[in-house]
Amino acid sequence: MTQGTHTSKGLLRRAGTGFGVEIVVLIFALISVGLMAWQHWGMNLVMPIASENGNPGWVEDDRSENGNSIVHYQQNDAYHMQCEIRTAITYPFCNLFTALNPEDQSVDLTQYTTLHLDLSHQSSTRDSLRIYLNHFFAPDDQVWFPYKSNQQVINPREGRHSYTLKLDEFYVPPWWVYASDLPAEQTTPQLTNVRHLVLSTGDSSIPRKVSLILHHAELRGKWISANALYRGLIWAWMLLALLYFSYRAVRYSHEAKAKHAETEQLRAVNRLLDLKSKRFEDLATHDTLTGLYNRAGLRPHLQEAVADYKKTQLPFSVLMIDLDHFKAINDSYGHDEGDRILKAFAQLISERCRHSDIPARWGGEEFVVVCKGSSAKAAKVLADDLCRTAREAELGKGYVVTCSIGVSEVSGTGISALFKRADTALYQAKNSGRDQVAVA
Ligand SMILES: Nc1nc2c(ncn2[C@@H]2O[C@H](COP(=O)(O)OP(=O)(O)OP(=O)(O)O)[C@@H](O)[C@H]2O)c(=O)[nH]1
Repeated sequence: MTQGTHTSKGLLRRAGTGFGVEIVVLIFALISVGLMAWQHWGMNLVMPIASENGNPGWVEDDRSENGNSIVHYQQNDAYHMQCEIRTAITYPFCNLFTALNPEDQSVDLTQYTTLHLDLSHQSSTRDSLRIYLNHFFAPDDQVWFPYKSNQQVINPREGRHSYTLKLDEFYVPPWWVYASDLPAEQTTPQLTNVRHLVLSTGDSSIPRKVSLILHHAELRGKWISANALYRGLIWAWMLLALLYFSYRAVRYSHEAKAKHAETEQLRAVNRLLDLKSKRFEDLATHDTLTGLYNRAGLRPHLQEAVADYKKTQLPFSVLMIDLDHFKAINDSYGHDEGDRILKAFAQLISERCRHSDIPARWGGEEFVVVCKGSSAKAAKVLADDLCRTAREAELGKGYVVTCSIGVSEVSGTGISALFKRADTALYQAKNSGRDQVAVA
């Protein structure tokens, strides 16, 4: 009943833990998918550049560089540049500038991914259009030009059209790299401090008239970039896995400790049971008063002696010993004194017996010694010695304790007959005046 309850509790606990982990993983997976979907379809970040918000715009032509192209500018609800390219210099140009905000301050475009342009373009010859995002990077006198030009080139179609440019496809044009004379690591695109959007006529030197209207421009991006989100999610999943494995490790260690403690407890119980079973065995085969074998304890030794005798024909004998007038000792000195005499006599027998002799208490004041490998004659020597020693040992306090002994040798007629003959001899010793040995 108890074990069944423990087992079912363990199963429930295990099932509970597994289910908990699955729930956490499911919630985490749902949050991850939700964040990815939100990042893809939402989290939009839009920055209008040239539109109703009134960012300043202006134009420039190549006359500052000894050219003679002429640009006109008009700003109503759009930014309108009219340019006449003339070929006084190798690379004639007209530029239409738009600030990224009304205060003409720099902006970090890291979070933006695309630039959207709504343009009307007309040119008397085929012309390209250079788009610049000018990064303001070094307002000191050492540098020839404080803006790094991040560029893309498009081929505009006649009329009004929309164009989308990816910010990570902007590059630093070769003419800027050449003119800046900066080391290679400083000539890569930079969009962290952008101040102007510049639309510039193509690098053709053919004379032409160009009309360019910037109706609207805006930057689009995400509050969180896909890369940043995926990196964050990977870290979160790794952290979750780390937490899970740490939890498992701690749990396994606790379980191992508990198991070890349980095993130790079982070992202790086993040791106790072993001790108890030995104690029960001792109680079943030994006499509690004297510590000698009782009848049950002596039986296997007798059987072994008989078996040996049948195998080798070597004799063995038994001594049947009875304390003389023991009732009188009990009556005169009390039962406790009687017990003390029984114990002392048992001790005496044990001390006088040889290693191969097996003494036992047969019952009451009767004892038996099985003398293995001894004939009746040899056993009588031990019996005489016991008789004399008991008499001389002064077991009693102020009185003499004696015993009578009957000796019989095995003869092939079985254990009962052997004991019967020893008993008869004992009876004979008693009748002959006690304190003596008789051999059957
Ligand atoms: N103190 C004590 N007495 C016991 C025990 N077992 C048996 N006795 C006593 O031993 C006595 C045996 O008396 P009897 O059988 O008459 O023999 P006896 O007095 O020794 O006389 P003989 O054998 O003829 O010499 C009885 O009084 C029993 O009560 C025991 O364990 N302790």
